[in-house]
Amino acid sequence: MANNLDDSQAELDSVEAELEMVELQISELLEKQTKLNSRKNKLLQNLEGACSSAQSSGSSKPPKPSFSKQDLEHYEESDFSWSKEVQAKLCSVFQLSNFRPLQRAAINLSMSGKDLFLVMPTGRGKSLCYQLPALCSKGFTLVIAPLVSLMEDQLMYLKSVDVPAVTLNASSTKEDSKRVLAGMIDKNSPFKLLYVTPEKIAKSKLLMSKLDKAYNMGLLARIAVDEVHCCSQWGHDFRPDYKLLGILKRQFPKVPLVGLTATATSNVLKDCQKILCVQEPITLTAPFNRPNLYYEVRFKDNEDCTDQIAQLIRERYKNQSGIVYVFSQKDAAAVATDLQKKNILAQPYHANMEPSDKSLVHQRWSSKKIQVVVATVAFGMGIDKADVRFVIHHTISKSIENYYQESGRAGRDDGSADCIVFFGFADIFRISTMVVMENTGQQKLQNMVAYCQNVDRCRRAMMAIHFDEVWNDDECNQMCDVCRHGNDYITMDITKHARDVVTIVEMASSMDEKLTPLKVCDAWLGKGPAKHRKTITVTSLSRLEVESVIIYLLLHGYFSEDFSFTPYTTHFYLKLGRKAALLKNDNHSITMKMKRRVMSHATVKKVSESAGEKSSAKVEGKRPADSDNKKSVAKKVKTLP
Ligand SMILES: Nc1ncnc2c1ncn2[C@H]1C[C@H](O)[C@@H](COP(=O)(O)OP(=O)(O)OP(=O)(O)O)O1
Repeated sequence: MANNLDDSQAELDSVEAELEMVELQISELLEKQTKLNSRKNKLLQNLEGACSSAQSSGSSKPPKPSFSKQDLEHYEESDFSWSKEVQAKLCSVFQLSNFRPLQRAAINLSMSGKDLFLVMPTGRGKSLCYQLPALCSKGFTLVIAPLVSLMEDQLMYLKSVDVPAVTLNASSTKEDSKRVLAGMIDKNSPFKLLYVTPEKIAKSKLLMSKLDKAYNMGLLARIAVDEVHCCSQWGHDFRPDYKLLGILKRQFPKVPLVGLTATATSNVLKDCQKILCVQEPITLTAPFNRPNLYYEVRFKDNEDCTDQIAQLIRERYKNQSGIVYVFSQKDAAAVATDLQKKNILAQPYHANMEPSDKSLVHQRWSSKKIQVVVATVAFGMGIDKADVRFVIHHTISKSIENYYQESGRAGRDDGSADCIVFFGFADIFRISTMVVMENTGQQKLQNMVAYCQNVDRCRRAMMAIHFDEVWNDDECNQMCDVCRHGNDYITMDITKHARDVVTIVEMASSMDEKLTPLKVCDAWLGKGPAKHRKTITVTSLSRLEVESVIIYLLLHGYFSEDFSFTPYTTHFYLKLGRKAALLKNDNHSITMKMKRRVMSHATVKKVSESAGEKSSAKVEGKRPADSDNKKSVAKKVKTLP
């Protein structure tokens, strides 16, 4: 019996050892795959660039000039043959008196038969840009929308303003489908808008054949692709069925297409253009800036920030509507319960709820019966409540695009509203393991983390860089925490700290031990099992400082992520990054800017003493570009008490 047990134990040890090896190999292979994919994409981009320049130089046609400022001015005018009708219907049907920026140009371009990509911040009125042309054109407009709930919201709204619109989706009854299909080829056009999901286009031959007939009868007026970024796997919300929408332009080349999105970088749009087979679309990009939104990041100083959120809601947003975004369905339920216990009318919302429960929460929130929806990202598209005064992120978003869109649910009525993120150390790694299989998931998350960790650049500037926009920080108008509390940071030399913490990871790795970021923190702070190891230099930094330094080192390549996969979960470990070896060099130094409120009193004192002695010359010498900037690092250091 004893022998049997020994044998089993020995075999278990050996299987575990082998499994560990396999996991290591898998993570190495995944790392290799990521590198190869990024190399492949670079090569593809080079090839594509070479091909298109060869094509344009070989073609006899002169290249078309891009859409100029004068062109835009032309399309902003109101003397087109349809202008009177458009203006009249804006007032009589939609009950609006004026266009918002770019709406008129988008409508005129679309009415002129041009293909168009419209990038406009969430809540600025993209829908009007295809709904109004639909009303002023013969036949009907085909609208592709990603979610049935989103279509239903639109249909409800259109019904309320007496615009005939229908949908064809998986839950349409046979009679409804029959009526809609017949209406598509009815010269009297019983409806002006037909909403379908991309799946319907991909799967329904009957629909395609009716579209074909309508096209030949001149009744297919326009195609609108809502949330067009879903076409591209580089976008933040890729839907495989969007990939098949290229068939529309191939089958109906003369029908103008308008693609609408709130968030798409130029690369994503290029990808969408290719996927949708649109030859030369005009892209109209409304300024990404929402001047009425105040952006703020707060550090989570312990795992749960619900108390702080409750306090904010009670004190700052009494009787005002808002959203609290959370990471998981479990968090949605837990945070909603916590808020309820603190007498806040909050309810959870997530993808796993019954559709009827979801729409009940939505309705109760819209009619102000509840104050707060505690939601996962499932609460997003189609949410059109005008007076949302706060969007609080209990956990950071997985990318800046996601954050921009989620926070953009605030202040649609142009009244001021707050967008606050609670930035927690452990959350980074929870999200990182969740996006591990996404194409550019880690990079996008790192950008979001950099947005949160940032203490010296206007938050809008960080977003502008992301969306390839030109941005002047003064335009922020102190509507972000960085611009408002400009001198709230200190520049700190962290070279020694970096060496100490890198040594901890290095030592662990030499003993074949993997450390999660939390274990690294504990070890460095002299806590946990590591406290018995005399070889570790325990830090005098506070926990928040320790976390900030580790994040900095991760963002700057001194550490990198080391994923380990089990059938049930993915673990995140820290390993040495490509720049870790630089720390062996005595001359290598690292400085980081840290929020003063994050720093412990001892550190502030230490930094300010040394700042007085030497730092201004050093920093000014290193950052000439900042020297005449009123927010320069040197000035910050000099202003210390
Ligand atoms: N010209 C206008 N003047 C005043 N309000 C307008 C105007 N155009 C649209 N709106 C209102 C109608 C809606 O309540 C709100 C948002 O419009 P909507 O078309 O749903 O935004 P959107 O499509 O850009 O947002 P999302 O990205 O969330 O889909 O703005």
